[in-house]
Formats: sequence, structure tokens, C-alpha cells
Amino acid sequence: MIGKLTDEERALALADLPQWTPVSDPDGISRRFTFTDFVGAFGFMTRVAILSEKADHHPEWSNVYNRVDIVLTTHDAGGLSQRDIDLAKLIDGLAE
Ligand SMILES: C[C@H](O)[C@H](O)[C@H]1CNC2=NC(N)=NC(=O)C2=N1
Repeated sequence: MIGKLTDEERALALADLPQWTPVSDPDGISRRFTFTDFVGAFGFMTRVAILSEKADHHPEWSNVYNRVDIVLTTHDAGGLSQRDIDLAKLIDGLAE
């Protein structure tokens, strides 16, 4: 079973993810993505869904028109784990 990152591991990992913000409820990281319109937002969500399913790690997210808010947390660990860091990097790659 995957474990939560230690404070030191978390600080190191977040230094590589400047666009993600730590959140406490749930314990994880969050980023907002904004697109031109709903089609852009939903296309992005489709790509995130496919890579999340491949990684067997899934976001908590919401969508309003052209905006997608994502929170990454690991339910199995009760907080932020390396699996969230890995998925955040993949998502950042999609959004570039
Ligand atoms: C059985 C399956 O591997 C687990 O339930 C996975 C699926 N996706 C998951 N996604 C997230 N965000 N956290 C998890 O703990 C998690 N667990």
C-alpha cells in the first residue's frame, strides 16, 4: 500500500510543481485549468481521464464551462502520495 509523503518529500516534490497549490481537505494538491470554451475544457478532461485510468489513479475534479478544477489526493494513503505527484506531472504535460 502506498504511503503519504513525509514533509521533506512533499517539499521537494512541490518545488517541481509550481502551478499546484497544497490543500488540506482533502490533503493533496490543486490546480485550476482554464480553456477558451467548454469544448477545450472537456477535451482536456477526456485526455486526463484516459491517462488516469491507465495509471489507476483518479482525480477529484469539477468543471464549469471553460474551467476545470483538479484536486489530487490518494484515498488509499489518506493524503498526498507519490502517485499524486506523478499524475500532476502527466497532467502538466497535457496542458502545455
Ligand atoms: C483498486 C484501485 O487500484 C484503487 O482504488 C485506486 C484507484 N484510484 C485511486 N485514485 C486516487 N486518487 N486514490 C486512490 O487511492 C485510488 N485508488
